[in-house]
Amino acid sequence: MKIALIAHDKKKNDIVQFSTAYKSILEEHELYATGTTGLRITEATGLKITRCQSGPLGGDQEIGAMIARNEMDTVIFFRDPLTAQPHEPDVSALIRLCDVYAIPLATNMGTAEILIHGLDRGDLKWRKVLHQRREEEADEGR
Ligand SMILES: O=C(CO)COP(=O)(O)O
Repeated sequence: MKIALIAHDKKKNDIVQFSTAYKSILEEHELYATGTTGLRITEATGLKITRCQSGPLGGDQEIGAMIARNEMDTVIFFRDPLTAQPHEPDVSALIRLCDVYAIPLATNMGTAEILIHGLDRGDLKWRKVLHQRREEEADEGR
């Protein structure tokens, strides 16, 4: 599964803590992150992460593009609801795309814990079925 990890500055410590606590689950998956979040998590945990641009420089949009191609399977995005973000439209667009494609999205630690346990237990297997079907369709040239 492809998982996106994103956190606004005041939530960076939380996502590092989360990634440390759930490292054994996260390392089974393909991880993506916005620039600074990815750096912080890798430094703290050693997890291998594909890093996009920093959020304000287009990172949310890069993750959004993966969602629009239905490639991203889940998004963990610790938003800071108390600080204005210069790239708020990008943040809203990312969240909107998760809803368009029915991508599981956790915007805080409480939901993220439920999501990661669900992921570990196989609740997102429907995403694998979807990917397999798309591969079959591509092979058949549809
Ligand atoms: O701003 C962000 C998400 O909107 C996160 O970006 P960074 O991980 O680069 O700080």
